[in-house]
Amino acid sequence: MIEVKNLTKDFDDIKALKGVDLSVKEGSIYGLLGSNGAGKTTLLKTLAGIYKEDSGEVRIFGERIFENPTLKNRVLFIPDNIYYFAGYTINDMAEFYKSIYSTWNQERYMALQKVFNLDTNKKIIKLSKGMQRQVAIWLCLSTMPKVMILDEPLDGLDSVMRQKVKNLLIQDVANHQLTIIVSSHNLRELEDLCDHIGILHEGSIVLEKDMDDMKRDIHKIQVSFKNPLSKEIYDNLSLLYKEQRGSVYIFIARGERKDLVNHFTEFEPLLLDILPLTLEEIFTYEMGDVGYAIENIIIK
Ligand SMILES: Nc1ncnc2c1ncn2[C@@H]1O[C@H](COP(=O)(O)OP(=O)(O)OP(=O)(O)O)[C@@H](O)[C@H]1O
Repeated sequence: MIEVKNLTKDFDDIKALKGVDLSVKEGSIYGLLGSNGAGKTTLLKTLAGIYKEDSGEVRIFGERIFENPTLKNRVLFIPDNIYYFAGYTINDMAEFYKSIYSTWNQERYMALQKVFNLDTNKKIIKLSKGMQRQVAIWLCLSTMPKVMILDEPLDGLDSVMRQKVKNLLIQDVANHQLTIIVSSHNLRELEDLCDHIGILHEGSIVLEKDMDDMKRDIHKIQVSFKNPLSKEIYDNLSLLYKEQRGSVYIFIARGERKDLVNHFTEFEPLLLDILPLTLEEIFTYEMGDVGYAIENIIIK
């Protein structure tokens, strides 16, 4: 659906994207995480057809997006700095969108007013930053997009509005096969929204995961044995981390719970406890595994 192959983008001597590969399925939500300067905005603007790639390829529904107005009618981008015309009210902006987007849905625009609860005759630039962001999401959803590309969309929204916006997005994914790619600095923010998460670091995707697989396939094991630890315990075990606290060993290992239970039971443990990891723990261990730290994208 969205296919990115070996994408590069330079700004003079800055290599903002260094061969990004990415694939997003129709009707799914892909979360793009990365610290400041990782290349998220550059990637999103290239996906939205605002920047032209230097090399590689971006295809949405099999087509190139750059200079493709028909495709851009269905692929909506909300930037982190939203621009509105001076003096325009929400209703004026809605009229403008109506004139541009052939799929504009007036009924939906009216229905969503109940969610956003903003005065449609107010000048947008006089609204707060968070309110302006709400207007952008409201207008965007009213165009019935097939794809939404969102640069830090929840920034500046209060917690009630964040949840409302997440719910609206998830509903459109479920009911209209909407596909979303959304960036954030904050893993927790994306945790309950995305099906897939990719981490962009210095212009490359360094880790990409399906959320369900991730939660299913990695566990923390607390185990103790009567006898000294046998070396065979490591055989066929995909270990990310190990630690000893007194007589208790703590392992972080890949694998399904039942396979791990079978594996450790063979060594007749005195104690065996197998727990799922939080997403934050998974990313910390996985990123350690590939040699990067992710402090900046986990807000403690
Ligand atoms: N228009 C531009 N001209 C020159 N350099 C740019 C431009 N846009 C981005 N860059 C550089 O490209 C790199 C990636 O920037 P980008 O804005 O894509 O990162 P980001 O992950 O979105 O960061 P942030 O989280 O801080 O918004 C940075 O080194 C930045 O300085």
